[in-house]
Amino acid sequence: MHAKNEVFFNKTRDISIAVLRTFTSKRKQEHEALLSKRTKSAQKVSERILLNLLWRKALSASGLRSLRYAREVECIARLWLWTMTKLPLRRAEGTLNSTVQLHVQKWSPILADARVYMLTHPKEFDVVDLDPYGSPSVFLDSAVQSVVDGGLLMCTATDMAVLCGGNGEVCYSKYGSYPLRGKYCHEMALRILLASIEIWRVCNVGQDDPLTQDKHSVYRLRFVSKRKKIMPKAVRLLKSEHGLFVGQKKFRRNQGERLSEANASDGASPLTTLIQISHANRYKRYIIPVLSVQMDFYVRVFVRVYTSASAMKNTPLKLSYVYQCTGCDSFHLQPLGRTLSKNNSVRYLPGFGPVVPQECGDCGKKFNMGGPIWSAPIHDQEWVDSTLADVKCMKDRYPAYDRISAVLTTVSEELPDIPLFLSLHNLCATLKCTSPSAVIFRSAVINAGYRISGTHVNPLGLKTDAPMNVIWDIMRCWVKNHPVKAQPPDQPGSVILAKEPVLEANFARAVASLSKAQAKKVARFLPNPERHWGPKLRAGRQITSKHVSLLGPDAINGALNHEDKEEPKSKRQKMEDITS
Ligand SMILES: C[S@@+](CC[C@H](N)C(=O)[O-])C[C@H]1O[C@@H](n2cnc3c(N)ncnc32)[C@H](O)[C@@H]1O
Ligand SMILES: [Zn+2]
Repeated sequence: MHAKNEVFFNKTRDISIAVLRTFTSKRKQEHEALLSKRTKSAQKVSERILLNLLWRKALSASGLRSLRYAREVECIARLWLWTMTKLPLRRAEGTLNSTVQLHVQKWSPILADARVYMLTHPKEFDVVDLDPYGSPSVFLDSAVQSVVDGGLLMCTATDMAVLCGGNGEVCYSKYGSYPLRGKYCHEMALRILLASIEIWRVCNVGQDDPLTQDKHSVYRLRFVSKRKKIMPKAVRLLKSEHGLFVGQKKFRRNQGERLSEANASDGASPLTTLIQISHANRYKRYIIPVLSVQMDFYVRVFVRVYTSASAMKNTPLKLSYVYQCTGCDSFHLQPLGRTLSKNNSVRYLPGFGPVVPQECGDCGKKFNMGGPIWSAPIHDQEWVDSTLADVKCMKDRYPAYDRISAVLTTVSEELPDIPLFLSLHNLCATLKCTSPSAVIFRSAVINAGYRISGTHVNPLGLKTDAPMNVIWDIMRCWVKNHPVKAQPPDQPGSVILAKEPVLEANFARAVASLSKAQAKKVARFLPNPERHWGPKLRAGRQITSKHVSLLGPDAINGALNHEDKEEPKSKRQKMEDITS
């Protein structure tokens, strides 16, 4: 497969198949529960509508992944495959003409911009799967709106350098959040992505975006207004938020041109305006994450999307800024909002702050501030359990069974209400001490009356509800029995150790200090499935000797030999390659 660089078969996609299976069975149960609530006469009418909804599974993806959905997930009625390159389409056509058996009743490969289609089809898809190269940020706005109530949005981000703090300002421009470079950065990446989906920022459509140069987008706008009647809201929004005046009648008759005129003075593209219009439409929507995983070289989230004006008010309660000490491993969360309950009524207020002083109470250094991140649970434990149970039942159908069952097992054991995690190695590096074993450290935390768990993101990470002063007291007690060499007094470790512990740590082995998976000796972290594991070249791009570190010498030799044997390409073929 590597020889012509046509396909990158990533077995860990099994997890998407598993979640999609859970979704279809849950959705069925939910519809059945809804139906059973109705009276018998009403039931007949609604049954038709709801069942129609249920089986009108739609889906947006591309290439190999969509082929797997079509072949492996039962009860998908219709599946759209969106792509901007011809290769997945050729592959899809090949499959449609072959004898491969598909579950899906209708499979439509489409060479067009998925954003325009999603924006013009609000609340229409049961499932949307976004798997772009790099960042999904420009798709989020349209994707969130195109999902039906209770539908599933699956989204991958492979721009880990951006999400993990390599370029904080780029992350802010794409996701509206500042990353921090802690050991927990991969979990923070997941939480930044979730926060970005929840807040649904207006996408940044840059000048180099093909759509900004697309003269047809103006006409698409007109098409939107006719089909979806979003006019009054659009006009209100343009007036109130952008100070643009658009006469409603003229606007209705000639929306596209009016918008582009208005935009000319505003400096925005027609698509930006289209997104702004939808920005007004989309309020009242919120997400519930069912599974959020960091695997290999990407993060992937699975969220359900709902509409509710009252639930929307809870959004600030689910978001927090993060204060990360520049001297020691301490971090603290600053929630954006809080509630006040009084006489059966709830008031929504801004969060109290700051939660930290100017200088770290543990080591005296300053804090960096990151976020906002999604600080509510990132998985639905019941979903995770049923997906894991389902995977175990159909072991044979998952080529990456070992891998995904290990990830799901570790996820199922994470403390659901604790954002981010500590690194025992980092704590010890700050104090320059030897490390207690994870079991001993876990025991001390449990014996002090707190909870602790691992994390699927990092084999050495520990999630706990113990405050930082308790953690440092445990470490101070550890150092009393395992002394360290004297360090300069201004070092963060020296400042921390200069204080006497308030708590007397008890390192006696606690019963719950081993995770269930560890106790049962179930593997939780597996090595990479193959050598040279990592993001590959874009499909169709020519493999050359400079890609050796990415693909390995065997693949390179295979590709180069293959090339030697290939017939020279015709002018037309070359042109096709360029345009695709
Ligand atoms: C990482 S690949 C997807 C791989 C796919 N999930 C698979 O299993 O083969 C990204 C795909 O997104 C497509 N794409 C990028 N921008 C797009 C857009 N605006 N609309 C539709 N497809 C787009 C690209 O053409 C490419 O086929
Ligand atoms: Zn500190």
